[in-house]
Amino acid sequence: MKFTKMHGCGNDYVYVNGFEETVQDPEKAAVFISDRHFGVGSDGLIIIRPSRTADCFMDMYNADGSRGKMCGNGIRCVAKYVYDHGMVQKERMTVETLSGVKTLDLHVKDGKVETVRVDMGSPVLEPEKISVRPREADGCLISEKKPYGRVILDAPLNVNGQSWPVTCVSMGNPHCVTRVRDPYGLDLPAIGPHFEHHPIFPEGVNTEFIHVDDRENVRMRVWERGSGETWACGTGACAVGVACILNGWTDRKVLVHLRGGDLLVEWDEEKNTVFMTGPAVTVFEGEIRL
Ligand SMILES: N[C@H](CCC[C@H](N)C(=O)O)C(=O)O
Repeated sequence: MKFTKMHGCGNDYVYVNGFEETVQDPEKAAVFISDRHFGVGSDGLIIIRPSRTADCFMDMYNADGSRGKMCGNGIRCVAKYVYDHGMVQKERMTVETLSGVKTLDLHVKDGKVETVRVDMGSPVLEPEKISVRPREADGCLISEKKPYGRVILDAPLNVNGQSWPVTCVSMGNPHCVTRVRDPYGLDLPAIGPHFEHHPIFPEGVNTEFIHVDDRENVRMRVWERGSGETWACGTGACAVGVACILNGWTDRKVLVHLRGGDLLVEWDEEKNTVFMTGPAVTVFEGEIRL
């Protein structure tokens, strides 16, 4: 099977051209390929498939083989892949995902895509719509915030015997944003799984540990469901932007600094849509026997 290794801010996936290749068992292939010791090494597998409603379809799998609905860093690389390979020759294109069709604007230099601006759609905040089941015992309270409705906003959540202030946002996949003193001082492999498998998130959750530097800059680390700590998470950066704006910590345009690079997040008030801009990079191409 031919593949291309690509990354967006160090969030790396193995990309397969599903217009040409057949992947028999994508879940199993994702586990093998993602292994950094016995496989190619990546945060997961993304198969680019034909779509009936958009220019192509992004079929995304985490490193543990679970299927993801949306991937902010992945979708920029998908756009770069189909543009650079001459499969879709448009600087504005659409990509179908399991959480809807997204529109992307490509910034091209010398015939190759360098950065992409993605319309990530509207954030969803109501707990019942994003599979968050808070119980009184967890101490996590739902509040009303005009004009946003019911939200979990900087509410204390008990995780592994400690109280963490959390804001819950879905960007097509579920996120839990928590503001901490020093994200880089945390033992993420120890604490991350307790968020991921917390009973208030029956479908698991991606968790962002953030520090607000000023009204335009936020630092974050992320623990992704199904993949562990990754160097960046595009949907996560968008969730962080939304959480910071909702809590009044930043302005509506935020530069999110992740381990592997920066993403610009803008929450357009009029259209209620989140725009994410960032790089897409090809690392190498190869062939592997499954
Ligand atoms: N890294 C991705 C998100 C993967 C999400 C996945 N871990 C899940 O929701 O199961 C991003 O750039 O948005």
